[in-house]
Amino acid sequence: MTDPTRDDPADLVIRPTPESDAELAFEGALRPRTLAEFVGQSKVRGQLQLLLDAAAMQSRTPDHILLAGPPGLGKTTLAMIVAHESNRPLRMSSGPAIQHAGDLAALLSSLVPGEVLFIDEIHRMARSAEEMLYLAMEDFRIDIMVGKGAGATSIPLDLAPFTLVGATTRSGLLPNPLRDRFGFTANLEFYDDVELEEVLARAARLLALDVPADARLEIASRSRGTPRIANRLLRRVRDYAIVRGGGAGMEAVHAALELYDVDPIGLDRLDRAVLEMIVTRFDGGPVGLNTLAVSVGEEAETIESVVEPFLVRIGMLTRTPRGRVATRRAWDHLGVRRPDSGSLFDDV
Ligand SMILES: Nc1ncnc2c1ncn2[C@@H]1O[C@H](COP(=O)(O)OP(=O)(O)OP(=O)(O)O)[C@@H](O)[C@H]1O
Repeated sequence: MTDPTRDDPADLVIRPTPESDAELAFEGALRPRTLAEFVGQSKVRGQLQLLLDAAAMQSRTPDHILLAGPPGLGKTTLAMIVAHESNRPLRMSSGPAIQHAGDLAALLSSLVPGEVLFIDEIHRMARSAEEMLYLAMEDFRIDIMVGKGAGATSIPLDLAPFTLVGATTRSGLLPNPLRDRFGFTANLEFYDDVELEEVLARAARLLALDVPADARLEIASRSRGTPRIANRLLRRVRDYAIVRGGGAGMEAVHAALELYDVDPIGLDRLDRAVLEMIVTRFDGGPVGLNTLAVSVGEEAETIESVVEPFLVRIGMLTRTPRGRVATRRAWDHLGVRRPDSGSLFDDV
């Protein structure tokens, strides 16, 4: 059996699976507690601040909030900040844990007035629970079905007012009636290098680790636009500095990241496996998502929500109606020559 807490290069691949206790403790220690401490996403921060201030001035629960974006950009952190800034208790759950309407009914009926309910991966909740949630979000009420068949009756149950914070990596999978019931949707964007450098400066300060600015910027530029990855890479650099000595400078950054297979632009093993598969096995594409997922031995959802958004953002991959296509930049990055005549790829 593998030890989930060991440090492994696979650690650096962000997947929608439970993190190890060590990762969670590390993340928890670095999590910003207030909107002011939260780096970047300035538009979303301003919008959230207004929403929270308006609710506080009117002494009511803040509107329901949907946070959408790839993993590791700060959705859980923002949910915690919403509770902290509005001085309300926080209850955390997730879509996969709500597989029946009864699971949701139990959760909703136990909320205290004003509580913030965070449902991570809300797109993975059972359909029957989704329907119950519509009414709960709108009227703070649910209908509980009692009995079966012709004798079944529904008993209305009033709920304490609450604020739902839903997080999703796949907002397109949410049914419109659910999406429409959120008062505000925040679409989180990948962070730029300067913002990530700030995330790292804060983390290094909290860890009492001396990382010079050029080394922080180098880690930032290899973090796939994602604070969680920036913090994890910092952890690897810290390990390297502790074991090898010589501080956490540029040399340690280069050596540690090479050791863990993080390439100069931050692509990890899975990113490269996907690109290499498209380029070498499928002549650059187009290739369908499911075929691609099977070929690299990964879940289609992981490819779609974790790998692709970043590759698309940096212009290495395009999604076409016929499938995924590697761009000229991807071929160049992998150092593979493209077939030149009659190429499918001339326009990408
Ligand atoms: N804007 C930010 N400023 C500073 N640190 C951040 C920021 N966003 C995220 N982080 C750090 O990155 C880590 C991951 O953030 P978080 O768990 O909130 O991401 P997430 O979007 O909820 O990811 P997932 O969807 O995988 O749960 C946290 O430890 C947090 O400290």
